[in-house]
Amino acid sequence: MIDMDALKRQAAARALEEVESGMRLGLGTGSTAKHFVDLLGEKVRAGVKIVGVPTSEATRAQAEACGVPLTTLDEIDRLDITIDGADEINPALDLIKGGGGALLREKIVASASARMIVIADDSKWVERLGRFPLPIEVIPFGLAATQRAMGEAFAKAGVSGQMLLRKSADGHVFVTDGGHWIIDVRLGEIEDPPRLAGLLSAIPGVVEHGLFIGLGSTAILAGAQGIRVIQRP
Ligand SMILES: O=C[C@H](O)[C@H](O)[C@H](O)COP(=O)(O)O
Repeated sequence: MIDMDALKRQAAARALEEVESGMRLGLGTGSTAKHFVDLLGEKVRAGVKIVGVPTSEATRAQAEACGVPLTTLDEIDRLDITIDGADEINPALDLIKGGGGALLREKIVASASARMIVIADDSKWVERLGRFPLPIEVIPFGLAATQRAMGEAFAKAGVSGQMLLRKSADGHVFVTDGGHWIIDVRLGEIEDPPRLAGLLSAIPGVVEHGLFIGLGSTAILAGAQGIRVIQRP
């Protein structure tokens, strides 16, 4: 049986080869990014000088525990590389992200980076985005109006799906690091991800959505046959 966690760590280890002393790094969130932060901690302890900006409170806590020096986007303006996982990756290196609820900070940090390296096991590679439910971060105020507008956006983009308010394991509404809620929508195949991204971004109650368009520069995919490094076309 394939050890998915071992594959995630292999992808993280390959991404670590891109890190050089002096770099400013965006640190992603999730089970794959967690391996990267762990390995980065080892590199820091070996003397490599880097500074990181975490994309969630969970990553901040982990990075601090690993001894990775941290800063914020208020203190520095640009990052060299963000290394982060993804829920789906297509051949254009457009992504669905936010399965762990960190999409907003992840997108802010990736957008401030010269490069984004996406690390994943190769089950995340898809011809078309949309099998994974698209996370959409919303303001609790006026939720029904926001959902109506989201439904109109889906219709214009030629997709549809049930909108589910994300709950935590304890049954309470899941609240993001920014204090917002998440609506997950399984859309099937998204024919035109950039168009849907634009339509969702135009809705006032939508804080951010999990479509990452044009941000991924490189994907490092680990599978049973080895590692594939794919550059954005
Ligand atoms: O909000 C979470 C992030 O977008 C994660 O990077 C994404 O969900 C992938 O997570 P994992 O590496 O655990 O599959």
